[in-house]
Amino acid sequence: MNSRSPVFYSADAVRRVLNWPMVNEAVETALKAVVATPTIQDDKQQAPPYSQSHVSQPARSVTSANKEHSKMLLTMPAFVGNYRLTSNGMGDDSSAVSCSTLACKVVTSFRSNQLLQPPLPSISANILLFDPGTGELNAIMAGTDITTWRTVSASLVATKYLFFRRFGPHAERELAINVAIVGCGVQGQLHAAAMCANFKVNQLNLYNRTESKAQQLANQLEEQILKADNNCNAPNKVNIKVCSSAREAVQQVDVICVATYSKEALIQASDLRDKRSVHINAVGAGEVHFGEVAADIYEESLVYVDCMSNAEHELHGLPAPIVGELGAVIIGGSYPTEQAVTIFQSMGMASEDACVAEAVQMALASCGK
Ligand SMILES: NC(=O)C1=CN([C@@H]2O[C@H](COP(=O)(O)OP(=O)(O)OC[C@H]3O[C@@H](n4cnc5c(N)ncnc54)[C@H](O)[C@@H]3O)[C@@H](O)[C@H]2O)C=CC1
Ligand SMILES: O=C(O)C1=NCCCC1
Repeated sequence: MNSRSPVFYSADAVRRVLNWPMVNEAVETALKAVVATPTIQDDKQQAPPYSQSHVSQPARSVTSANKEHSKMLLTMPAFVGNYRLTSNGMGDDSSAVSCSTLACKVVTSFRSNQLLQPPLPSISANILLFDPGTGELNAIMAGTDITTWRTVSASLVATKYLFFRRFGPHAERELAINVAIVGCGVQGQLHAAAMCANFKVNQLNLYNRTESKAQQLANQLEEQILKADNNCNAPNKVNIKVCSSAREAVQQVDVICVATYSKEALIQASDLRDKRSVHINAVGAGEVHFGEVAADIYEESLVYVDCMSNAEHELHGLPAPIVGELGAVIIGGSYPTEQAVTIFQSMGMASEDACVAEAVQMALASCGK
């Protein structure tokens, strides 16, 4: 019998400690850890530190709660063994702690929740954290915000390595970009704010099926930017535009984030700018993960995924071959060419949830909560 009751970490507690350096570090760690440890001529002397970690991440189970598969319960288990996190998310070795995490996220995706009065979020999650030594349940952590933050963070990491790094080793700090957000729901809203918080964004185009939602997001972002301006810590001036079509939003941009439930393609190759050099974070997951982006874009793109073994289960019929895992690009440094169209096909990984939940637990422990 379990000797003590599991701790419960509420959504408020989690929200208090979430920040981009911490989440980005945990997500980048998970993306690297899932990359199979290289075995080729296993030269122990040259083995990089990431090869010490170990991930077990079986395909998630999906339980439909209606015939249309629009109400789903997913279980997402993962073990991430022997990886390192720093206390401030800055990657400095002096504060790095060695971690092993055994976790299972239980998450529902009920897209009709948006139609309720008042609406509820479509995605709702909790993360179970187990003692990796005894298997006992140690904690239950509210996981809805972690799901949003770690998904957005995966898009940030993908943008850094698949887009910026084609232009040089510090391009993510130096180069200003134009960004389009297609779908201004929970994911789209945080993608918009995070792109502006983590990169130099000149132009931010917003498109949503119901235009008022895009307008509402524009107003919120303007307010945040104004506040940052008044506090003299504004990153840079962002020009925000609400667009009346996805085509208008994506036409002249460098980076596109698409996060809807659409089964039909929302963007086509003819919508992209002539001078290519475009990166797309394809986040939405209806019945088909890749429905939001037209086949003619996939056909001219280099497609990267978070996890190859999950892709084998979930990306049947993808209209292009997969080049590889994002983690392998981070580790190996083989970035796309400047003019490439790249797609990060984000499925979402249990190991990201596990590493972020561990980082959140560390942060809460360090501030005595
Ligand atoms: N890749 C990943 O790791 C994750 C992916 N997701 C996926 O991201 C997508 C968005 O999730 P949330 O922002 O939480 O949902 P949400 O319900 O908050 O927002 C969805 C947005 O998409 C728009 N939309 C829905 N159907 C559409 C259609 N047919 N055509 C055009 N626009 C449409 C709605 O207007 C809404 O603004 C979902 O597909 C969800 O499954 C969610 C979590 C993690
Ligand atoms: O990775 C996740 O978490 C989810 N992905 C697809 C939709 C539900 C949640």
